[in-house]
Parts: sequence; C-alpha cells; structure tokens
Amino acid sequence: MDSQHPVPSYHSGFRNHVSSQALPGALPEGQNSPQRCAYGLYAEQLTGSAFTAPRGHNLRSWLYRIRPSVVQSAYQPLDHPRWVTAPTAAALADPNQMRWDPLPLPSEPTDFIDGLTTIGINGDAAGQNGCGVHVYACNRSMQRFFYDADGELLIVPQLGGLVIRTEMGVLEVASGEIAVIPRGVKCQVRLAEGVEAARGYVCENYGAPFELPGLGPIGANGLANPRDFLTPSAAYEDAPGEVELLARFAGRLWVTRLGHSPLDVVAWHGNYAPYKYDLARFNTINTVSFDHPDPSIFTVLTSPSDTPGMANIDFVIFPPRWMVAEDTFRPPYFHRNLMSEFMGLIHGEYDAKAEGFVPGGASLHNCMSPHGPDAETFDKASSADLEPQYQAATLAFMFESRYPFQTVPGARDADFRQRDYVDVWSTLRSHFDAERP
Ligand SMILES: O=C(O)Cc1cc(O)ccc1O
Ligand SMILES: [Fe+2]
Repeated sequence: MDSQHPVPSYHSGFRNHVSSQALPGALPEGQNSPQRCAYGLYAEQLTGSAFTAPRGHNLRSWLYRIRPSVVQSAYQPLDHPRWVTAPTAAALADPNQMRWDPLPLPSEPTDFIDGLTTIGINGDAAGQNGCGVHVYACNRSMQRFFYDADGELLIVPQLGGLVIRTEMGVLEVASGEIAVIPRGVKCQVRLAEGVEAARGYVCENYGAPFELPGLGPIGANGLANPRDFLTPSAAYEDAPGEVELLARFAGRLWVTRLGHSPLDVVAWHGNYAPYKYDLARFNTINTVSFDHPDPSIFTVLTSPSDTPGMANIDFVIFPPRWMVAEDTFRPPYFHRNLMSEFMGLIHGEYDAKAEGFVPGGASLHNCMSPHGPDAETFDKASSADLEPQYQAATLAFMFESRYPFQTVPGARDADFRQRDYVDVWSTLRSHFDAERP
C-alpha cells in the first residue's frame, strides 16, 4: 500500500463473507489456522460479535498479518478533552432545540483525531448502547494510527474527501459518501490529494453494528441496495519505523507504540470489515399521491436496540428528489417525536429551514421537543403552486435515536452555537377564524 497514492479496489455487497489477498496464496485454503501460514504470516481473528451470536449477527474476520497485533508497547492514557463518551455527569439532557454553525476549520496543524469535537452523547458505551455524535475539522493527514474499542465509526464527510487506510484495505470517501469503520479496526484518516481542510460528522455507535433496514411492503429492492456498499480489498504496508497507535477505550484515549505500521494485513477473509457507500446510490421512495411520509422511508442504515422497531440509531438521509404531492404541505410537518433527532447538512439547503441551517452545521431536537418548518418555510409552502418540483441542491441527514442526546459543555458553550435558534418559530401566528371553515 503506497501511503501517498493508494489505489483502492473494492468488493461489492453489504457485509458479505469476503476473501481478499494482496499476494497470491496468502489466504489459507479450507482452514483458518494452518500450522505455518504462507509468506511467514501470523493468523489473527478479529471478532465484532460474541462467538455465540446468532449466525445472522455473527461477525468475525481472519487477518493474516506480518506481525500479530500484540507486538506493541503498554498503553498510556492521552488527553482529549473535546472527545466525550457516555455516560458522564458533565453532559446534560436538555429539551431546548439547539442549532450550531459549522465547526470552524483549524488554523493550527490538526489531524482527524485532534479535530474531533463531541456535540452530544447518549446511552452507555460500556453497556454497548447509545452513541457519541461528533463533528470533525482537520487540515493534516494522520501520521498516527487509531482504533475505537468503544464503538463503530460512521463517518460523514461534508467538506473535503478522505482516504481512510485500514487494516483491511483503503477507502476513498468523498463528500456525499459515507464510511463505516467497525469497532476495533485499525485505521489512519488522511486528506485526499489536493484537499487542504476537511470537515464532517461522526456517529460513534456504541451499540449493535449498523445493518440494512428491513423493507417490509417496499419489497426486495430499494432504499440502499446491498451491492452499492463497497468493502476494500486487502492492501498492506511492510513499513518499519516508530509509530503511535491510538485506542479509544472506555471513554478515554490511549496510546501504544509500535516499531512498524499496524496496516500490515496481507490477506483477510470474513464478514467484519469496513465499507463505504455513495449516498447518490440511494433509491429514494416517497409519495406519488398526497401527504408527507415519515422520514423512516429515508433510512440508509439502522443500529437496532433490544426493542424491535426502536433503533439505537437510524442513519437517515434527505437526498435530492422529486416533490409531487398534491394538496399537501410539502416540507416536513410540525411534530413532537419519541425519538431524538440530530441533523447535519452535507450540501445545499434543507426543505424545513429557509435560513440558518447551513452545510457543516447541525441541529438537535430531543425527545418530545416540538420542531418543524421555520416561519418563512411555513408561509411559502402554505401558498406554493404545487407543480412537480425537483429538489436538486440538498443532502441532509439525521442520526435518530431512541435515547435523548445529552449535549456536552463544549457544544453548549461553543461560540458556533446559535443561541437564538428557537426564535425561528416565534413569528408563527394564529390564523384561526371560527367563522371561516
Ligand atoms: O426535519 C426534521 O425534523 C426531520 C424530519 C423530516 C421529515 O420529513 C419528517 C419528520 C422529521 O422529523
Ligand atoms: Fe424532526
């Protein structure tokens, strides 16, 4: 794997059992642990579920690497005050609707890990439920390496493409695409060629790994189709030299030192691996008659909780689409939901907000906190001509959770928080006239 110019290649399909080797014959045939592996490699299993998880949820891969992962120094704790993990007493569940401008781009040299800033958390990482919602802004490629024992990382680039080098191969991820790095998989996040600064969102999923939602009456096809998910082919580097491997474990950052690159997996097989997905491939389904369907029709991935139908986290997008609904208030309706909603905007405009929700920004509407279109959007949509209309310039998303998000002090007190957000609804007035049905 050439660190400057990686040429990624991919296997198509969602969570398939993949066999991938960067050298011929590196994967043992018909068994996992031969007495001696080809090329003098070490065999190492990485599990993403308990050994005894039901077959449909059983996740593991076998890695054939130059040195086993145990060849590393003792872990030492490292400070990272802006990265917060649930639970912590400092985080507050707050019913106030909140909104943020984009996280400012750094002026100091900042890599992806330095640039992570937590907005909200819920659940309990040690209990394997809930998530951390972070934004990142960085201007340097990571020289160090990293894995997250607390959760899986769903990375949503907003500005600037990333090259995510992992133990299992390389993912190139542009704005408009997403990447998922499973719990424990070692990686290094670099800026794509020509990119000077990158910004985006991360959902650190402490719970069940993301899976495709059931389609019910939609049928066998639609929404995010399995073959559009791409898992990297094996790629390795045999690179000696002192490096740092960071580990997120139990809400703290740790560092261990190695005398070689940890991206030394020559071959692997299994169903526990990183993947990427281009959101433009989403097959959007919506009304062709009337009314505004609930946004669950836009679910890309879901992390189930132990109550069927109540997600630990749903990842939902609002992609470019036709609006054709007749006699309908077309933007999102006013609502109060059981589920808590964190939203971000990748590009364009969001149809519920005329102003203030900008690409790179974020909003939070917690359990039962009322929200919906701002006053300007309501006025326009109530009298708009209901021609078919193509909403081209838009790509918003939502991390929706059954657990209310608790905002962390760094996000509540941030300069980039819009403290007057609630006023976007203040001019909605009564149109009630008991004499006029
Ligand atoms: O903007 C939101 O709050 C998200 C959202 C969108 C929608 O189309 C319907 C309900 C909903 O919560
Ligand atoms: Fe909502």
